[in-house]
Amino acid sequence: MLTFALPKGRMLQTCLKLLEEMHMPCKKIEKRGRELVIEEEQVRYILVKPMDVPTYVHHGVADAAFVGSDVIWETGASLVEIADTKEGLCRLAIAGPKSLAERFMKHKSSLMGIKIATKYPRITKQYFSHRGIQPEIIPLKGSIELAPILGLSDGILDIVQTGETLRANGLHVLEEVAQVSLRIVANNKSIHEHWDKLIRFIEKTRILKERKHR
Ligand SMILES: Nc1ncnc2c1ncn2[C@@H]1O[C@H](COP(=O)(O)OP(=O)(O)OP(=O)(O)O)[C@@H](O)[C@H]1O
Ligand SMILES: O=P(O)(O)OC[C@H]1O[C@H](OP(=O)(O)OP(=O)(O)O)[C@H](O)[C@@H]1O
Repeated sequence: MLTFALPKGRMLQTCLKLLEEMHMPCKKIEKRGRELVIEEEQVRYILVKPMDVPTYVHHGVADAAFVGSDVIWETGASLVEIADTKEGLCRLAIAGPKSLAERFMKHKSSLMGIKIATKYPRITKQYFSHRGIQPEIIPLKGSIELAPILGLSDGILDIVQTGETLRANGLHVLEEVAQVSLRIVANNKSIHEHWDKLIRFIEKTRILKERKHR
């Protein structure tokens, strides 16, 4: 039995579309109620919060999973990336009001002690420390754009997709940190034990074909 972790939330529909493309059984998930474990044919699906996906794969509870590259980076879990689905495209960026843009253009010493609100404390710390800056990180769980508006932080590090949330709140992208997409990951043990199954599923998609042609 192969156990596949799926992120609940905004990426779930995309994952179901990909499962269909991979000819994986997924009719029961579409019709599910509140259950978090769903077994179909030879596959067990578990539905977990996006940020928790790497934990399940890393500990071997799930053999493989769909997960955003932002989450892989933030959790720092050691996972094997099998494929880039090229779905769930967005970017991680530093954003803030115009006044912060001016500070970014000056010498880096003007950014010392900068306050950054984020759902991604690890990425924020790493990104700034590469520039020799130690930010004060304000960890938040959502509505990140509120923080600089209310003076809780100078800027934010967050996901930008359409840019609509930034525009609506008078904020601007100051620096792009990384492109983000939905990846298929597995752990080392499962790669060895289930490679035949995993590769059979993945070969059926355009995903691996695209990688070969790159
Ligand atoms: N516009 C977007 N905003 C946020 N995440 C996006 C966006 N587009 C794609 N994603 C991907 O979706 C993942 C987040 O999904 P979702 O918002 O369901 O989870 P969440 O962080 O747990 O949020 P919530 O606390 O609202 O449930 C991100 O990690 C990222 O990979
Ligand atoms: O560029 P956009 O298309 O506007 O998308 C980006 C916004 O979407 C996400 O927030 P979400 O809707 O998940 O709300 P939350 O921060 O309150 O969880 C993200 O944190 C940004 O705020």
